[in-house]
Formats: sequence, C-alpha cells, structure tokens
Amino acid sequence: MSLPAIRVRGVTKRYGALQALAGVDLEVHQGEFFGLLGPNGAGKTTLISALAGLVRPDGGTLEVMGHDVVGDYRNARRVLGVVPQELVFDPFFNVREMLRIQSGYFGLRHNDDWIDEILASLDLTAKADVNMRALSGGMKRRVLVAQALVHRPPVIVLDEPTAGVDVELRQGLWQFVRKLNRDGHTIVLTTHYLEEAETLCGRIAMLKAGRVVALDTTANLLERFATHTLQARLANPQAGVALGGRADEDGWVAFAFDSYADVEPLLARLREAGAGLQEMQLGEPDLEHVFVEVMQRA
Ligand SMILES: Nc1ncnc2c1ncn2[C@@H]1O[C@H](COP(=O)(O)OP(=O)(O)OP(=O)(O)O)[C@@H](O)[C@H]1O
Repeated sequence: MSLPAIRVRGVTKRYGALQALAGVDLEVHQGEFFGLLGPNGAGKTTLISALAGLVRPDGGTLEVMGHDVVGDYRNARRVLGVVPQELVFDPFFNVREMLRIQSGYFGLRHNDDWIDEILASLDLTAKADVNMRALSGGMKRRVLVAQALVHRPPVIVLDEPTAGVDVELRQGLWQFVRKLNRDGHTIVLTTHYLEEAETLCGRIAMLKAGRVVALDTTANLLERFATHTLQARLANPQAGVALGGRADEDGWVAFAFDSYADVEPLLARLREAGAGLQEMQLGEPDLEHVFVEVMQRA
C-alpha cells in the first residue's frame, strides 16, 4: 500500500467550550476523489484548516504525503493546495500578480509558463491583467482555484468551491477538477451539494459534531443506507396504505423497499388487495437520503 495522501489520527480541537473536532481518524489514498460531508458546523473547515497548518489541533496528528503538518510544516504545505471557502483577496493586485506572489511564497520564481497554463485551463487568460476588485464573485473563485495550484501540489482540498457559483462555472470547475484527478492529483472536496458529491466522489466521510459518523465508498453508502422507492398511482389508494405505503394528495402511494426482489411480491399484494395500479415509477437511492439517514442515526 502506498503512502496515504492524507492521514489524520485522533485529531481534536476545542474552541472554548465547543468541541469542534472530537477525535477524527481518516485516511485518503493517493489518486482518490474524496468527499468530506457534514451539516453546518460539523467541523469540515476546521479539519481542512488544521491540514493547511492554519489551525493547531489540541491533540492527534495530521500528515500530507507523509509530512507532519506541525513538525514538517514547510514540506506538508508544499504538497497541499487549498481552495478556501471564503473569498479573501488583496484588492490592489491583478490576477497574474496575485499568482506570482503566491508562487513566491513557495520560492518559485520562474513560474509564468505554469501560471499561463492554469489561467488557460480556468478560462482566465483574458482576465490576467484585471484587478482583483474588478472581478465577479465567480471569477474570484476561479482565481482561488488557480492560487491553490501555482505550486503544483499533488493533494488538492476544495472547501465548498461551488457555493454561490452559477451552473456554467460549476460545470467548468468540475470538469477541470476531474481532469486534475485523472492526471493523478488527490482531490478532497467539501460541499453541501450532495448530488455533486455523489457523481464526483469515489469515497465519502460524513462528519457530525466533530466526529466521523460514516466512511465508505459512495457505492457502499448508497447500498447500505438508502432505500429504493416505488411510487404507484392507485385507483384505491387506501388499499396501498393498508399495505404499508405512504399516500400523498395526488393519489400516489410511495413504498420503500431494500432490493428489487421485493418489487414482485409487492405488486402481487397490490393486485390481491384490488388497489388498481394505474401508473408507477421507481426511485433510485440517492446520497441525500443516505445523508439524512446517517445524521439521524448518529
Ligand atoms: N475560530 C473559531 N472560534 C470559535 N469557534 C469556531 C471557530 N472556528 C470554528 N468554530 C466553531 O467550530 C465548529 C465547527 O466549525 P467549522 O467551520 O469547522 O464547520 P463546517 O463543518 O466547516 O461548517 P460549514 O458547513 O458551515 O462550513 C462550529 O460550531 C464553529 O462555530
């Protein structure tokens, strides 16, 4: 097994009386597209800040590509690119200057070829000489992504990169991030858009109140926690309700089932009960259901 991209062991962090991280253990493998999900205040940003060395944990250890983020800060920082949640910029510089300055933090002086490549990939070339304060919110967010990449880090963490971003930019951003992942970068993503996480992430950790409450492949989470649904429009909805369905006002009755093997007996029972099936639809399990279920159980 190769060196994990990220290794988090027993990490705790307290803000006064508030336990923001209550013992987090986590490993992200190299090359993974990993999702870090959780409700507001679960501790996602705190964990990312600890990885970036911006927050010092009270206990436990964090490593990026084998470098301890406290003891070996410089190397740990060098292998990590973080796209932060908040848009914070110095308004006096233009885009290219910002990226040069960021390169300078990592001791990279002749970085313009790579900067040009990033600008082109993020469709920012035309904005290279534009002052930061003159950019729209979505453009600024692209610059944040560019900034995280100037030092070619193998591990990239994106903290809610698509919050408040329009559909076009969101899709462009995902295309780019997917390409980075295909090129071998490890990606860690936090988002509240569970549909995005479901399509993008191969493995997911769910955090609640500073703890990991679920950690598995996306496929296993969907399999384990979510139920399928069968929606049936019935001439006699009461017959469906008597068989355990939930009726809505429009005459549809929803049945939850765990596997397709349960569908045939259900249809047979509906026929025996004279439910009068008029129309039906199957609903696939989705990550949103899984999330709600996990959070309720935890
Ligand atoms: N600097 C700070 N001082 C005090 N409390 C803090 C500080 N930073 C975070 N917290 C608290 O720690 C908890 C975890 O916050 P964090 O920002 O890590 O959550 P999150 O999962 O990223 O949430 P969101 O989805 O809203 O971004 C919250 O209750 C938050 O109020």
